[in-house]
Amino acid sequence: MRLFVATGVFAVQHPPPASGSRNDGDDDDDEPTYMLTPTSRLLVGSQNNLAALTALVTHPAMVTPFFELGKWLQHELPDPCIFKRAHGRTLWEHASRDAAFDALVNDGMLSDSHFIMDIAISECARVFGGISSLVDVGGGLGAAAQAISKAFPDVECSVLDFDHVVAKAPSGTKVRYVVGDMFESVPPADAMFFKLKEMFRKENRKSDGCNANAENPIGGFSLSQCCYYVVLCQWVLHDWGDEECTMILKNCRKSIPPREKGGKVIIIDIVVGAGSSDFRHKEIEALFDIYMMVVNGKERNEQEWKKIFLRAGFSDYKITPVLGVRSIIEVYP
Ligand SMILES: C[S@@+](CC[C@H](N)C(=O)[O-])C[C@H]1O[C@@H](n2cnc3c(N)ncnc32)[C@H](O)[C@@H]1O
Repeated sequence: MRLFVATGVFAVQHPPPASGSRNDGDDDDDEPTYMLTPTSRLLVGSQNNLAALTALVTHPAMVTPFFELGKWLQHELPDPCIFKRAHGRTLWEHASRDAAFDALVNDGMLSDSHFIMDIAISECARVFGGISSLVDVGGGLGAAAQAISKAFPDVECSVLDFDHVVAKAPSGTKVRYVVGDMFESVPPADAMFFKLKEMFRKENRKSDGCNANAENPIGGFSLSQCCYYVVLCQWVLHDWGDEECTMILKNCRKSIPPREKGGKVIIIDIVVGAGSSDFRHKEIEALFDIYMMVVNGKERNEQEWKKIFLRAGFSDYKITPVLGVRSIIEVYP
């Protein structure tokens, strides 16, 4: 357990370690540089610290289910969710009924998202460039949406989550919070697009209204580039089994236009086997898989992801393994 917490929580480090640090020496120079652990990441007050995430993963409610793991592995038990066996309800049911635990979950996720989104945006800006509107599904308190909104002020960002989470969302930001259930529907990410198109029709009548020019850029992108309707699923799908992921992704697909009109789903999650072949990387993937198994989810390799993308009606995907053990997956209708 101690090993898991140590490796699982501190799986990503940014900026890359200075030369002479513990990661030097045996790694391929070309491998991604995000690896284990500066303890400063635990210190409250240090920028983007992971103290809140550490408090979550070491909380007794999260640790207790692991005591069932041995039994669970030896016998086929009726309920596959070990967290539910230990607490009588799933992680999300538990969070909805216990305000203190809910705060722990939301703050933990917030700290992780602040941390990872800075890296995602700086390492992979092209994934977010040109987007006109985005819905962050299961977005929690909205750290990912806020980071995107700050880096790309023209993107209209919304967060979809349960009412008890949205009730605690920060006010006074540009991000819109929507109460809903991702198993029922995902709101379409298109409001901003129509607003922009209308604006261009008025301001740029000389052209066909579909191309920005030097005087009329939108966030540095032409309107034809700026028509991406995007759904983001950050650190969400690995909480769920294949059937549930397929349902969520089907709802995401319904809320976006076809690929040629800029529709895509951006998933930030682990792709087992993508990225570094360093043994520490493999170890973290395996440990996360066990952790997710305890709360009823799993980590997936490329083939397992592909299977659920195809089942949910998507036709293509692109994996960019830039976030330590996590990858950015763009999935196209
Ligand atoms: C692991 S957290 C990830 C939060 C956020 N994406 C992040 O990375 O910080 C999963 C989120 O999904 C939300 N969630 C779980 N089931 C949901 C559902 N059926 N509909 C909407 N949100 C849900 C939870 O409330 C929680 O905020």
